Amino acid sequence: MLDALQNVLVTPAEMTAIDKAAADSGIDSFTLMRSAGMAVSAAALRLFPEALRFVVLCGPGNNGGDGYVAASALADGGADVAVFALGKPEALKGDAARAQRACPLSVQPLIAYEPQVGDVVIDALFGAGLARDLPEEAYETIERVSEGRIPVIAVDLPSGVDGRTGEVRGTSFTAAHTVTFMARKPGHLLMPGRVRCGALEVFDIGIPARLVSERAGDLRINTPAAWGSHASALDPATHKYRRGHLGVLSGGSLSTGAARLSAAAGLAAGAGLVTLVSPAEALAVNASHLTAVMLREIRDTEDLATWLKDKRVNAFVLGPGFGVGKKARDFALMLCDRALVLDADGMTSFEKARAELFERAANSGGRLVMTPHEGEFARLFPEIAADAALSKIEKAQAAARLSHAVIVYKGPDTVVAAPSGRAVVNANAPPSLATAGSGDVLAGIVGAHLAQGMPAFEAAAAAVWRHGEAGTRAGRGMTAETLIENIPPLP
Ligand SMILES: NC(=O)C1=CN([C@@H]2O[C@H](COP(=O)(O)OP(=O)(O)OC[C@H]3O[C@@H](n4cnc5c(N)ncnc54)[C@H](OP(=O)(O)O)[C@@H]3O)[C@@H](O)[C@H]2O)[C@@H](O)CC1
Ligand SMILES: Nc1ncnc2c1ncn2[C@@H]1O[C@H](COP(=O)(O)OP(=O)(O)O)[C@@H](O)[C@H]1O
Ligand SMILES: [K+]
Repeated sequence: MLDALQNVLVTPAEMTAIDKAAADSGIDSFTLMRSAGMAVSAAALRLFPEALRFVVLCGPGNNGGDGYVAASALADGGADVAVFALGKPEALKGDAARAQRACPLSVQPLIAYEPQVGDVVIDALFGAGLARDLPEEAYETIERVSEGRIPVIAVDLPSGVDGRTGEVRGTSFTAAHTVTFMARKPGHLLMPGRVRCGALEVFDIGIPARLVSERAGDLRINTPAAWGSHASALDPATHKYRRGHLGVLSGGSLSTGAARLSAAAGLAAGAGLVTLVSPAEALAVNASHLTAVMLREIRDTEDLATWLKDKRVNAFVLGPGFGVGKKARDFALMLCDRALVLDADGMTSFEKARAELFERAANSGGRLVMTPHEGEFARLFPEIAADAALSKIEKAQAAARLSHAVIVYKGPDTVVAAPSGRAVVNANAPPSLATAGSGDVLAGIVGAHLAQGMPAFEAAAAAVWRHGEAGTRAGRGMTAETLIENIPPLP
């Protein structure tokens, strides 16, 4: 794969524009299709040398065209190959028709395919052009292939997976391996598409990288390339105040653990100082559990205003275990003009009062990051959550635009979006992160980055990445505590 395109995510619509630009620049589209099909046949031989028969399932568009090229190449190489088609081969158009005419193999109707032990399926039914739920015929075939446990190599995308959203349009193959072309598509990273792809290979079919990157939008895979330039190395002459002072707001005496997890994570992630802000009744329990994290009693907005005279306290985490209500809203609105991570109860407190928060975010000049999981997202952005036409990326982007905040829409496929529309999709998080307190740790890491002076989008994206790395390092038996111990240094 081209290094220049390693982190780029291209939507199917952008891919169509790239295709057209390639044709306009004089690149022969059939050459691209040949290259794509040859890459698929090479992957099939490399991955399944023991296959007794390659079964190529070809659809009505160019994805099917790639399939005919692959089938021809496999047959040329001496493999046993059978081709089954959805729709009439005579109805194919353009490059796909040409690929089918050049294929020496007979074509049988899709429904005639009966899986046999030793088969390897090459799925070239639908790729980027899937426009609606799969037709009935494809359903039956997919079911038979799954029941027969026949390994599948998908061309571009497993048929049924929507390349824009990662949603499954009715049903889909679950591939062992997917070969896509030039760059990843959102459907390769977003759930459930990601797990349907199996191992993903990105093959360079020869479209110049410049043509791809010029037409790709502001969407990337979350790697250090997206934010590394804002993660500066430690200055040997630094001192703790220069590394930022993070304040984390604790809940009452029976719900202090979540904020302590955020505070400990903030310190481990590099904030110079972290102060846990506690109501009077929780001071003793907090004090008994803290060492490097400092403790301060703050009862009300007056106390908070007094503390805020110290301008060195430059970032805050509010929400984990804090409690839902007016106190959370009052505190959050006071902290918005510095840098604030609003998590959990902090967000839920604004369920019926979001306009005030969003207006403050738009006008305060501070940095606001909100970190909703799916339930919290639906509470704060019900109309966006309910819009079935939007992908998770588009939902996060819409929420960021509406709230004037950076949105970290959490899950296995966490999306970080800025009000400008810039977005990254995260891909390094292990499922073992689904453990109590893991979100509190994430909020603390974001807070540390904000305290260090990172812009909100980069602070959030870098935190999500470090959180994922920490999860991998902590291993399957992790708890939120061991997750904190495994936060890696900023790269
Ligand atoms: N990008 C590149 O540079 C290159 C791309 N290449 C390849 O091209 C692929 C994209 O090709 P594509 O645009 O022809 O789309 P594809 O997925 O074959 O499906 C379209 C056909 O399916 C039909 N159809 C759609 N949904 C349907 C449904 N639910 N049920 C039934 N029918 C449905 C639709 O009909 P329509 O909706 O118009 O009625 C149309 O006939 C891409 O994935 C890659 O493999 C390579 O060749 C190398 C260069
Ligand atoms: N299946 C999964 N794979 C990878 N990461 C996950 C998965 N499920 C949850 N996570 C991550 O774990 C964290 C859980 O946060 P959250 O839902 O707020 O939990 P809690 O409130 O218990 O801390 C989020 O960062 C989320 O992205
Ligand atoms: K496919």
